[in-house]
Amino acid sequence: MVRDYSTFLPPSTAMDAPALPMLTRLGWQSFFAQQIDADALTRTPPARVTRVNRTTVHLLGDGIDMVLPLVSDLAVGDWVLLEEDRAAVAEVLDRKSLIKRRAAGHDRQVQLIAANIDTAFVVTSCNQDFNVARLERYLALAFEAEVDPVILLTKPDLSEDVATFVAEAAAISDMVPVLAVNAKSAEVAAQLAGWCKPGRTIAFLGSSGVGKSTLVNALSGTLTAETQGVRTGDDKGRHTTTRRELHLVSGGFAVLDTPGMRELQMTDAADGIADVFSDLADLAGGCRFSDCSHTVEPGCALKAGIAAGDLDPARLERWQKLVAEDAHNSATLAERKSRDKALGKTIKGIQKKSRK
Ligand SMILES: Nc1nc2c(ncn2[C@@H]2O[C@H](COP(=O)(O)OP(=O)(O)OP(=O)(O)O)[C@@H](O)[C@H]2O)c(=O)[nH]1
Ligand SMILES: [Zn+2]
Repeated sequence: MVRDYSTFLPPSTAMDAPALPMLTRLGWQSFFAQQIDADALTRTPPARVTRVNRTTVHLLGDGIDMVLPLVSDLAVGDWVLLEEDRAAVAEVLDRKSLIKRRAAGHDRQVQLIAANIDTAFVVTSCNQDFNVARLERYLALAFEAEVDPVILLTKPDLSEDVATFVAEAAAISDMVPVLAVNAKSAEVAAQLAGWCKPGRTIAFLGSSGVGKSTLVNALSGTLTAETQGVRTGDDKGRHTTTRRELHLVSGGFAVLDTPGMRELQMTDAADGIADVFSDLADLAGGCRFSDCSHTVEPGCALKAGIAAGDLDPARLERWQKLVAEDAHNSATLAERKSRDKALGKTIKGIQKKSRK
């Protein structure tokens, strides 16, 4: 089924929004404003993290454009209150949303991808990049983060089979709009206008080469020097995004471009996974045993669904794989936290003893 979401969308917002207050352009919303009173607002002005480097953060606010040393646990998109002399971060405001993943590599720490995103455009292309399992991961990540996901299928102009890609993507979740968009076309800004309103923050997530930066540029109107600055040639001579950065675009909203993520491990995402597979979770409520593993038990509603041809066994498998991965990563994370705590106590104990 190819859904037409255009009826959901208000008419296109003009690309050049009338002069908007800087804080609005940066994505300042009542959710943040209500966390501080007017006095504190002038004393400790708010600023948004537009870039996180290894040791510094870039902050923008009303009359504020500065680089400060990185304090731990800040994510691009965070809103902070600055000290009166503006030399340091006084407070990080509560986040409306937070996208995170389990980092690749040996350490496998939780990596903060972006804070306070309203809409996450999950981008894939109408080609071999398209992968239902990966889309499900991205959607679970977005749902867990409390961000509204929208699937964008780029490069429809290069595919003979756009309707099939759209139908497969639309079958993943009833809660997620799916659009085929030619990122290089003039129409794309109008197609996304319903989500790109002044004061909002959108992000593009997806593999390398699917068109995220092309979409950012399409929404920006013109390619800014800064946008070009985040792109460097990789070994294949292509251009590729190398860091996360929040851009203010002329439409009055903020756009986050992210580098392609090769690995997307789940952690602490049980609710997000349940949202993506809510139909299966509902069905499982009909299993005879409440702790049914949907493998060998009698009276399993999911196995009955597969037998009746109502349920794709591959989808059940993908659900179980994600749930298992999430449980494994979340448990080891919890274990590590308690281990670190215990180690901290031991070290403190040793320090106390040696001071005696
Ligand atoms: N024909 C066509 N080409 C597209 C479309 N979207 C992107 N491209 C092209 O695909 C290539 C990769 O696009 P990028 O925007 O750099 O992809 P990206 O997702 O930002 O990639 P990374 O920066 O590596 O993460 C570029 O040559 C784009 O011009 C589309 O809808 N149609
Ligand atoms: Zn079952």
